[in-house]
Amino acid sequence: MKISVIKVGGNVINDEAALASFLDQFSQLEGAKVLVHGGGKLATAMAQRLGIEPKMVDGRRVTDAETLEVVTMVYGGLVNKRIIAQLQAKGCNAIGLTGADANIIEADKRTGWEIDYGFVGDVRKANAAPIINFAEQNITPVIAPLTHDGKGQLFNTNADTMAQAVAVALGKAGHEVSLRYCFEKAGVLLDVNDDNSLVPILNPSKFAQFKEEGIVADGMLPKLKNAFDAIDASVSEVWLGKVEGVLANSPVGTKIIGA
Ligand SMILES: Nc1ncnc2c1ncn2[C@@H]1O[C@H](COP(=O)(O)OP(=O)(O)O)[C@@H](O)[C@H]1O
Ligand SMILES: CC(=O)N[C@@H](CCC(=O)OP(=O)(O)O)C(=O)O
Repeated sequence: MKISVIKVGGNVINDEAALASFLDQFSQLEGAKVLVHGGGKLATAMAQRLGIEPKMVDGRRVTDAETLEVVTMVYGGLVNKRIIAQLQAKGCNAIGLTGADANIIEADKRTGWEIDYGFVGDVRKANAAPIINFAEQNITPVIAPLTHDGKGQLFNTNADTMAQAVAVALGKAGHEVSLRYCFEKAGVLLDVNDDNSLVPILNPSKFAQFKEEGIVADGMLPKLKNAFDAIDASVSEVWLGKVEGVLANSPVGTKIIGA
């Protein structure tokens, strides 16, 4: 089947009006769809309220036992269930899941880096079947960025990577997948503060050049790595940009082109 995998990140989730508008457009999107959400900003705010100092290294949250409790509550609970309630109100029948539910994403503890990331999981395997089963019943899966190791351990996992892994698994299972990353900018920008400096098409050599020149940085680096991994695997199209752009029938934003 044709299926859209949509990722929405922390900046949109943290802004009530932006989230409502996103969910409006998401609920109107035609065809089968999956939502993968982040919520990093809210987890940071909640950790600080609890007196836990957040620590990010290369765009990933160092997740000790206490932080794992926070992210489990924030991603798997608060953010996921708020989204579900709003989607139900908009007539979109959705089910809230984490990567552990229905065994959608199995992960291994992130190792081999200079630091110990704690309870952070790197995706080992994503399973398309449960997603397709829900889609066939007209139920939209909404997936929070938590995974499990198959031995009872939950992990915190980057949401952009989860969206990529879900999209690739669906593509490998023979489905036609459109992956779209929604965030607060128009797409990849030449000047991060100027939405008019949009790069409409990005290929691997331009990406390498932009990295060298420091044009892309921070969260955009892992986001683009995931975008290229998806297009190089089995995903039909990958877009990045603002909600109203990338969720349009003819998407507007940055289109990713494979090697
Ligand atoms: N060239 C660029 N174009 C657009 N955004 C960029 C660029 N370089 C860095 N960024 C930053 O990347 C951020 C998006 O990544 P991230 O914060 O991980 O998104 P998300 O909201 O999905 O979690 C943007 O908010 C922006 O600050
Ligand atoms: C391991 C790791 O870093 N996990 C992320 C998961 C949330 C996420 O990716 O949220 P955004 O899409 O809003 O950034 C984190 O805790 O920040």
